[in-house]
Amino acid sequence: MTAVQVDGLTKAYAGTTVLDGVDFTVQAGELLAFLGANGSGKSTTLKCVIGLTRPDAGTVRVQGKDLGTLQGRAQILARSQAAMVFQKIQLVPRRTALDNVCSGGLLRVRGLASASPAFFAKELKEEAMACLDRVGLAGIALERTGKLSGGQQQRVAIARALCQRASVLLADEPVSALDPHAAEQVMALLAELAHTENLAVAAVLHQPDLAIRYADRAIGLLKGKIVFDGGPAGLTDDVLDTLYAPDSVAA
Ligand SMILES: Nc1ncnc2c1ncn2[C@@H]1O[C@H](COP(=O)(O)OP(=O)(O)OP(=O)(O)O)[C@@H](O)[C@H]1O
Repeated sequence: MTAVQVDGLTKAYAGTTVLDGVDFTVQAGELLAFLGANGSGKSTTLKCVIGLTRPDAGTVRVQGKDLGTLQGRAQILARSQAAMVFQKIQLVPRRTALDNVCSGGLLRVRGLASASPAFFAKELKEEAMACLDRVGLAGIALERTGKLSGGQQQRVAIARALCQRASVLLADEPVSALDPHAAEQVMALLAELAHTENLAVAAVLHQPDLAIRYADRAIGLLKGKIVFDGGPAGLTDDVLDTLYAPDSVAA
């Protein structure tokens, strides 16, 4: 089932085109890797999908809903179907892992119960605990996230996305700041969530070898255009040479 459908995505900054008619889908149950040289438009693509960047042209449908045509709470709810995790993990460091994960569910909560962790409802805490358990971190639920390793923090951020009940998980360089072991753990977790929870996962990666080992499909961007869309077996040396050739870097 198609979870994300992007058609004709176009974006320019100060007259320079950074996305040039990008079309792709992300299917439920698959891990899709975005590859490409610095400046090829990978992050801009994900930001357009989640609504952090407004495209100049094109449509983004998440679970069939065209985000550009919705407004107000309808738009917020449609957007909440997608969650994003970043290389610079955005958690509140002095709060516990459990509190940070609970914050993923706050859209469903109204009034005082959303005002402060002191008022978080028992049901929300139980759901957040289950999400932490899902990423293998139930044992550190009450630790402040600032004290956790980078790999643990990234898994807490993924648990927060699960607590948001997002069906689409976008990950912008989720393992670039992690050591090789932690990077493998996070990639394995993302693949497992796609395959067992039927999540649609799209991850920007700077490591083609991780895409080859963990992704079900890869998209290669070159100067704002898709030049590869296929299974990881298609990421041959020739394809990678094209994606990462010295002149592939945007001016
Ligand atoms: N807010 C912005 N204002 C101006 N230019 C921007 C902005 N965001 C991105 N760009 C430019 O758009 C181009 C594409 O950037 P983007 O971050 O999408 O590339 P990327 O493929 O993710 O690169 P990297 O691998 O270096 O993170 C780059 O040239 C970048 O400098």
